[in-house]
Amino acid sequence: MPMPENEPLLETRGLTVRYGGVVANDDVDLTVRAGEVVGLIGPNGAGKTTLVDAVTGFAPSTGEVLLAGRRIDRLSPHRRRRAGLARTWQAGELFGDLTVADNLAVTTQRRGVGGLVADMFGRRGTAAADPALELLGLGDCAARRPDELSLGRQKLVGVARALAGGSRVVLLDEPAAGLDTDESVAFGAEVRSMVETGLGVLLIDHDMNLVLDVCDRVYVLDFGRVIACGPPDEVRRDPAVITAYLGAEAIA
Ligand SMILES: Nc1ncnc2c1ncn2[C@@H]1O[C@H](COP(=O)(O)OP(=O)(O)OP(=O)(O)O)[C@@H](O)[C@H]1O
Repeated sequence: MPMPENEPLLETRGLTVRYGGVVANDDVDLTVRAGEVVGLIGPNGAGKTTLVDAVTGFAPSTGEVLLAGRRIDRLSPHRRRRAGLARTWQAGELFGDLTVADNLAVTTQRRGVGGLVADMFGRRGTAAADPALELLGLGDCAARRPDELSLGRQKLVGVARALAGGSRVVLLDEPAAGLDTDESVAFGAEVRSMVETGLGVLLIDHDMNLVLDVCDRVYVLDFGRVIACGPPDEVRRDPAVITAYLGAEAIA
């Protein structure tokens, strides 16, 4: 469970995204606290990926996005990343010809003169990547290539890559796609233990068991609006959610 004294790490206030006539996110208020795994579910086209895009700066939005209390909604995606907000992508393939450590290092390379100096002294990226690997139980995989690992561990490398460089909040967009039940359970356990260190996670997935088992709280989107929010057991029984999304038989 999240530590009750913890301040919100990520907040959206009135977040709205319009694509032409489509309101893909409609006045969304959402909070992720340190130590918390928060789920985001909803039918296809409900606006889940749009919310991740808007929070991370890849979709134009109105409203506010705050990271640890500081407005970041006018920052570029790159600056939001450097401020400690990271994401995974639905098609988040790893670089197959790089080691796991180098897959993390390429995301933490410094740019400009600082990066050049770091390159010259051989301290680029990799050193910062190691804690994320350890955190996700991948310490023994650093020198291996992704295709030498199980799919479940490859997915965890994708999460570690998002965390590399000191991220505080990570938005996981369908991170368990393609995993079987056992792998999904193991993945969820790693995500849970990861937030014990004080990180915050927003988890989007179609695997309802993963979301409802792993998350402290769940938001449900429908047509871009939040129609329910609460602990998994409440959301599971919410009539609006059943009507909009889950279907009575799916949660029986
Ligand atoms: N770049 C875009 N341009 C125009 N419309 C878009 C764009 N991206 C998303 N949309 C529309 O915004 C709405 C929300 O889409 P979004 O992909 O965020 O939903 P989702 O909940 O992530 O769906 P899924 O579960 O299928 O991934 C949909 O109506 C979609 O067609």
